[in-house]
Amino acid sequence: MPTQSPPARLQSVQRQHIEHIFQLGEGLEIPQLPAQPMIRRSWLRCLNEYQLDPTQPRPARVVPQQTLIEHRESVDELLHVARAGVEQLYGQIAQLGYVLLLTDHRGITVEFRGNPNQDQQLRKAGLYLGADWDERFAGTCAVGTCLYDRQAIICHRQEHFDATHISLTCTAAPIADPQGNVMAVLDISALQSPAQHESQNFSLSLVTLYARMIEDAYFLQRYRDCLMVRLDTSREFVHVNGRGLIAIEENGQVIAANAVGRELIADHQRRWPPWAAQHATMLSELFECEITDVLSINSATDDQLRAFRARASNAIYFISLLEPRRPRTAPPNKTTSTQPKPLARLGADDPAIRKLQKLAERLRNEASVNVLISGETGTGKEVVARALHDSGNRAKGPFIAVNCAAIPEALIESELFGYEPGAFTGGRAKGMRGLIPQAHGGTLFLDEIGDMPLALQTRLLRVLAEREVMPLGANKPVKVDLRVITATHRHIDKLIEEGAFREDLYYRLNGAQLRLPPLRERADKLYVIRQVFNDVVSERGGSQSPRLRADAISALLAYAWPGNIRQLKNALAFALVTAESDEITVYDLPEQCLSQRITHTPSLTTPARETADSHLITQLQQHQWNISAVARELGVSRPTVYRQMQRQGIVPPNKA
Ligand SMILES: Nc1ncnc2c1ncn2[C@@H]1O[C@H](COP(=O)(O)OP(=O)(O)OP(=O)(O)O)[C@@H](O)[C@H]1O
Repeated sequence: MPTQSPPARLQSVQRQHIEHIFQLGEGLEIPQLPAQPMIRRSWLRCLNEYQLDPTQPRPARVVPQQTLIEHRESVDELLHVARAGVEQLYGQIAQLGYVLLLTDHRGITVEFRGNPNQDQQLRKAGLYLGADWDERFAGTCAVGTCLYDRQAIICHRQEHFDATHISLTCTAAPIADPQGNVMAVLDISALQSPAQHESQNFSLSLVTLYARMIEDAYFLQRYRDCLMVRLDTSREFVHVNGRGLIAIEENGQVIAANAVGRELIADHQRRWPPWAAQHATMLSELFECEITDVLSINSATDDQLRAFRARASNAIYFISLLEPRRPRTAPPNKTTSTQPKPLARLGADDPAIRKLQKLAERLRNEASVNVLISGETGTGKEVVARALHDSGNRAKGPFIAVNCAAIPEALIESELFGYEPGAFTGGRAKGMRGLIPQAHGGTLFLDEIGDMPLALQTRLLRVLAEREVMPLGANKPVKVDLRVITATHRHIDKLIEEGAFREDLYYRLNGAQLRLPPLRERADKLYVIRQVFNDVVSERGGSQSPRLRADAISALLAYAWPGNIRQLKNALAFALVTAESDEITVYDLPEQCLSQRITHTPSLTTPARETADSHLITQLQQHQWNISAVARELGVSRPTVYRQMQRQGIVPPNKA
């Protein structure tokens, strides 16, 4: 460590300052040394690490114009967001003789506000656009030391390392990006100031406050297309100055957080370390909350906030919900991404759907295994059948879907098997190729198989056994190569007991069974809502890109959906037609979606049909017994409504 005397040309106060630096370097303790540990550590860094010579004061360095442009470009987004904050802060400090600097993470001043009348002096002192305040070059200073320690700091007069800076007072605070890395520093400085260090305490509060506001404005801008919660421990301040910001997926998974939010997450992880590095924090892990309670804040509360307890600290936080600016695409289906697309698209993270997808994947090329798909009406049985077809090696062949309940009993035989010219009175002159022969080389999907008349069941059994059909009036059979998929919403075993369904046919059809859960029981309901919404939007076409607001999502999640996905699709189509803007809110949904909410989790043993049964009569009454309207409302076909009425013994008033 050199201990030479400072050159005589330096003023005495500067000489003293340099002396103090050397004294600290030698480990001497004298009262004149700076009290702040951050400053002391920085002085030692300047001497030992950066090898700065305090006896050689350096003039301020201002980078060339081209370099400045490059630095400004690298923080373009931040500069844009910070502009309003910079103006406001400068408006408050200008009268007090302060200037304002915003530097990038390398300490280069990329934004500056100061009094133009002091231009020369300010430039000389380095309080200027393009000035380099990196600690390695400028020595201990507010910006450089703040960048090193990532903490707000006052660097008052003789706390600066370089003797040319010891008349300045500077106060700086870091601005972090959403990952917590310092991306900029906000600084206010003055050429002259009172000697007392405490005179700058207020500057420290002010600059810290504005740095946080700029940081949060940047966060809000970055995550403007995401759902976000804003939180504070004070009810009154949540809306005006909620200090925590957490961007989330619609399922509550945390995407990013501001400084307060990150502290909350860190607190949570200190207590309950994540069990896997990839574990994504959920909002419901941080707070005692259900995601639906958060999503419905705007629609279900008067003051648009709700209180939740933080699990780690037990403190009560008041939370408000910020809606995304633009619609977001459905989250990628992570669990099934390696599956063929038609199967992966069937659902996301629901155990029953995952099981179905896995089994379907094994079956997709096994045409000899007849597949029976079971599930309530509208759960997507035909969609599954088509996905099985599309993902298998028969995808290029035909997919023929037959709704056994929709074809009148008298015609079902001729429709399925076809007929020769003149086979029966009323038939087409040229005869007709039946639906079964049409499916040759592809897949035959028989929906509502439980509704097939007994006599035809026998003929179907023969087709399955012999792989040939005999059209009506023909004298020789036609060979068919088929994959047969059937579907039913009925309990076939009951029909067998009642003698309405052939047991041997059932066993032949049921080579493997795929069970579809009702929508109300699906854990990936949100995925289905988004998927169906996107489908409805693209089916409608048009240039607008409507979006579902969180309150609408919340209502859709809460509804029991007796008509399952078909009913959901109808409700969304209705909302899109009737909504006044391209934002679908809870008020745009059919009224019934708001009335019949799930009040309990239906047990798996509860016959799902019961829910729909009790609902049917109400629907009929509400729609003045208009069957088409009820079918539309419930998302089922008209024959299904008639069948259900028949089964429940419901007779329209004018027929009673
Ligand atoms: N996973 C899904 N994603 C998007 N839309 C779906 C999905 N599953 C079903 N749908 C839609 O829901 C509606 C009903 O589906 P589908 O006809 O396959 O049901 P279903 O169980 O065969 O009905 P039913 O018992 O009345 O024959 C269709 O409009 C379909 O496009």
